[in-house]
Amino acid sequence: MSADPVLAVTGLDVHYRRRTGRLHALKQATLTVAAGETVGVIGETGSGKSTLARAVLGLVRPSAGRIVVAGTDVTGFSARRWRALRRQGVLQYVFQDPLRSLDPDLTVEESLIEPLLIQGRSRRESADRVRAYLERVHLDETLLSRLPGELSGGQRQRVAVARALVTDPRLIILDEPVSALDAATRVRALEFLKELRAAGTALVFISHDLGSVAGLADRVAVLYQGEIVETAPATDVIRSPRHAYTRLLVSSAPTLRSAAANRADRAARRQALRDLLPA
Ligand SMILES: Nc1ncnc2c1ncn2[C@@H]1O[C@H](COP(=O)(O)OP(=O)(O)OP(=O)(O)O)[C@@H](O)[C@H]1O
Repeated sequence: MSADPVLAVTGLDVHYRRRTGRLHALKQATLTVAAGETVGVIGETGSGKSTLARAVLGLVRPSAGRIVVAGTDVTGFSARRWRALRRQGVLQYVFQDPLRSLDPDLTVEESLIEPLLIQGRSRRESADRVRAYLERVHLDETLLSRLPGELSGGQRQRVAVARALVTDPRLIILDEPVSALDAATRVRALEFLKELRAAGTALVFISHDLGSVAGLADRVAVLYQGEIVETAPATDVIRSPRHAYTRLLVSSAPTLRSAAANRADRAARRQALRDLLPA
């Protein structure tokens, strides 16, 4: 594993132009992700989570700050250079329900080969690599000709894992991979994340729900009104949240704490709410 971070975001500002004026959606955001590390970015709706992800993926242009991906300063990249970087497969993006990210009209083989062809590999090399990956995720080659609709939930999950990993990305960004899902799908999505994590790829996942990231993340970054107000190991954020907003998040996710702490939680929640409200 390299000692260099796979992602270093420093002092990032993003503004959106709106009819009603400019919106300062991300304010001096700083976040570092080490190789193989799993970082959860949490915050309520509109706090700037997707904006941070979009900036890291080159989909919105920051007005200030610096973004370094796997040692390359991408801050001033043109659209063409971003496309070339995405083609290298260093960065992968999984949007919402990871198990539905497979195109229903593509066979398993086509789904897995596509990112490799985009990387510029030959058909032959891509096909060989897909077979090697199938072994890694314990999927049988006979599944290659099937459509996603012809797979079990568990098989779909493993195909989605293989598709995310097949280009050997250094960093995968996942937008709300678990929180929007029903209970059964959520269990599978969590397994999906665990498998990605076990493969040693750095993960950044975005969630509005601290409960769904706490058990998976090495560190948690808390976004509040466009600012990262706290970044700490997940256990520290839960046991001793420093920012009033984080205290509110922790106390609104009672499953994170013991039942005995519930009453104290309610009191902490009331206090955290008071701290956040203008005097
Ligand atoms: N393209 C855009 N143009 C103008 N404003 C935008 C645009 N995209 C997002 N915003 C605004 O920027 C702020 C941050 O939005 P963002 O999508 O990053 O939040 P989020 O934390 O991901 O929210 P959610 O959990 O609801 O997806 C919000 O106030 C949103 O309305």
